Amino acid sequence: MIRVSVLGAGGRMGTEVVRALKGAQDMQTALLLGPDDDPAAINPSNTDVAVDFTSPDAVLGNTLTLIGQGVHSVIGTTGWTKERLDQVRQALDEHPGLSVFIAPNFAISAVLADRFAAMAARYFESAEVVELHHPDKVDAPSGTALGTASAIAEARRQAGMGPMPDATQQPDPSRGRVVDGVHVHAVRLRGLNAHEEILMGNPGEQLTIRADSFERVSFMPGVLLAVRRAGSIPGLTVGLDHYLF
Ligand SMILES: NC(=O)C1=CN([C@@H]2O[C@H](COP(=O)(O)OP(=O)(O)OC[C@H]3O[C@@H](n4cnc5c(N)ncnc54)[C@H](O)[C@@H]3O)[C@@H](O)[C@H]2O)C=CC1
Ligand SMILES: O=C(O)C1=N[C@H](C(=O)O)C[C@H](O)C1
Repeated sequence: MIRVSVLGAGGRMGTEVVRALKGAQDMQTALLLGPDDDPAAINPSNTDVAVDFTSPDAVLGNTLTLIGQGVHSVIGTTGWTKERLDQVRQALDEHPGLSVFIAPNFAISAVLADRFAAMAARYFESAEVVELHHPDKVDAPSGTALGTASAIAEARRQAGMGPMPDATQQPDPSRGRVVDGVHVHAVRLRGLNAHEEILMGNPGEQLTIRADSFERVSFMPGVLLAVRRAGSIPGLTVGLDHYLF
C-alpha cells in the first residue's frame, strides 16, 4: 500500500484527491493537512508520497520542508517560477533518490492540448492562449497557460521564427500578459471550471485547440499515476508528459 498524505486536503482539489485515494486499491490516506497544520508532521514513518494542492504562497515552503523530511512530493499547486524551481533543485541535490513531481495540469486533455500546440506552433504566424476558469481561482494566468505559452515560444524558437505580427502601437493590458512573446488572456466566469483555448492563425486559416476540464475528477487519473510513479525519476520533474509519452 502506498501511504499518501495530502496538503490542502480540505480544498476543492484536496477533497477530490482524498476521494480518489479512497477508491484506489493500492493506496491509503495518511495525514490530511490544512493551513494550520505543520507540514513537518509528514515523515517517512507515516508517508510514502505527499500530494500538494494548496496555494501559490504556500507550496514552495511545503516542498522544501518535505524534501528535508525525505518524502516524495506530487504537486499540482501553481505559482512556480524558474527561480523557485531552482530552489527545489538545489534542495534535492542534498537528497539523492528523492523525487519532486510538479504538473501544471493533471488532465489528459490539457497535456495533449499542450503537445498539439507545440507540434503546430511552427506552422502558424500567430498564436495566442486564452485560459478560462472559475472565479474562485487566486492566480492568473493559469499555470497551464504559462506552460503552454512557453512551449509555443520554444517551438517557434527552434523553428527560427521571429516575433508574431501585431500592429498594436503601445503595450495595453487588453492584449493580455506577454509570456515569452506569446499573449495570454485570462477569463474568470462563474459556471466555468478549467478550460484553455490555443488559437493559431495564418493568412486565410485558423487552428483552434481546446481542452475542457468540466469537473475536477478529470485530474484524478493523472494524480494517481504520479503517486504510483513517485521516486521513479529522482530529482525534479515538471509535466505529466514525462509519464505519458
Ligand atoms: N495541476 C492541476 O491539474 C491542478 C492544479 N490546481 C491548482 O491547485 C491549487 C489549489 O486549487 P484549489 O483546490 O482549487 O484551491 P482551494 O483554495 O480550494 O484549496 C486550497 C486548500 O489549501 C489550503 N491551504 C492553504 N495553505 C495551506 C498550507 N500551507 N498547508 C495546507 N493547506 C493549505 C486552503 O485552506 C484550502 O483548503 C491551485 O494552485 C490551483 O491552481 C487546481 C486544479 C488542477
Ligand atoms: O485553479 C484551477 O482550477 C486550476 N489550476 C491549474 C492552473 O492554474 O493551470 C490547472 C487547471 O487549469 C485548474
